[in-house]
Amino acid sequence: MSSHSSSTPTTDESTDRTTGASDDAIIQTEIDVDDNSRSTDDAETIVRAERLNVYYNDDRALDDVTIEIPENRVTAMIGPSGCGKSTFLRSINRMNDRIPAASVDGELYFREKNVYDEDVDPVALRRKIGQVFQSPNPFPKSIYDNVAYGLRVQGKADEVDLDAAVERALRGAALWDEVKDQLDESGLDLSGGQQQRLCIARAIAPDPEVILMDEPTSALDPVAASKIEDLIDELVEEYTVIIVTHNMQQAARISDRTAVFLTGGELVEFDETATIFENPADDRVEDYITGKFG
Ligand SMILES: Nc1ncnc2c1ncn2[C@@H]1O[C@H](COP(=O)(O)OP(=O)(O)OP(=O)(O)O)[C@@H](O)[C@H]1O
Repeated sequence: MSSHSSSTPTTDESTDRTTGASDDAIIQTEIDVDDNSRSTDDAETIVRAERLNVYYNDDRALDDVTIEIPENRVTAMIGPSGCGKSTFLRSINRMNDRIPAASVDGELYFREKNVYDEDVDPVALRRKIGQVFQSPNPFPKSIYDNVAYGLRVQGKADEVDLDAAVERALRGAALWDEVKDQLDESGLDLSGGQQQRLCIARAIAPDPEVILMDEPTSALDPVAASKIEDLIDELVEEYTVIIVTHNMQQAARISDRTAVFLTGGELVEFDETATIFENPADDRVEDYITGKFG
């Protein structure tokens, strides 16, 4: 994937080779914005929040968030720790339902259906909106059974050719060639990066429309992380990817749109990724991406 540099200054503590100085005013590290990012102008909206608030007991974690997330694109959520990124992600497939202290008001639409309507089954919703977590978490089962799991619990194992479905998902997660001769071995025996791709295979096997990823590479070494980034670029041909990341370089490399949340759960700016990193409208976003806080 080619890229160009936006010369965004950061607080990186690198040292000026000519002067030996370490000065943010002089030193500029670069955030590379992906040149091949897809335009979002003509994309349909697949997930839309309308004045969404999420509380944990009396504490507000998301503050009136309104956003339209485009289909078949990568949308990144960035912002300082505790600003509500994971809370937002969990509100999309109602994983917050599992947290007793959490309550929601406002609206969250998946393809024009409010997922908080009474007639929505959260389990069925999560088949359409899969999730990949920060630490790879395969089941203590074989590679094959990890991938087949979702189809079996849906009762679809008899309807589909399970072998073909497992192969398709493993190919989709760029793991097939590495594991095709060891499908009966434990998923836990794979490397961390392979385990994360196995979790992606498990997430895509039931054929979701959206894949939520919460810092999917932060527990991985750089090579394994880079493979996941390449994979995300392929997944978005078929799926919508919404990714929370602490890594601004990563957001700039892989996403088409970026949402910047700030403390208090406010969505401060949401735009094409190049605009966010090269020409943000909000001064607080500029301060955040240039490392003045967060
Ligand atoms: N299960 C919970 N119970 C109570 N409060 C919570 C819970 N989960 C999150 N919070 C609070 O909600 C706010 C938003 O948290 P959240 O994890 O969504 O932020 P984040 O931006 O994803 O943070 P990080 O980048 O550190 O993962 C924080 O103040 C956090 O302490």
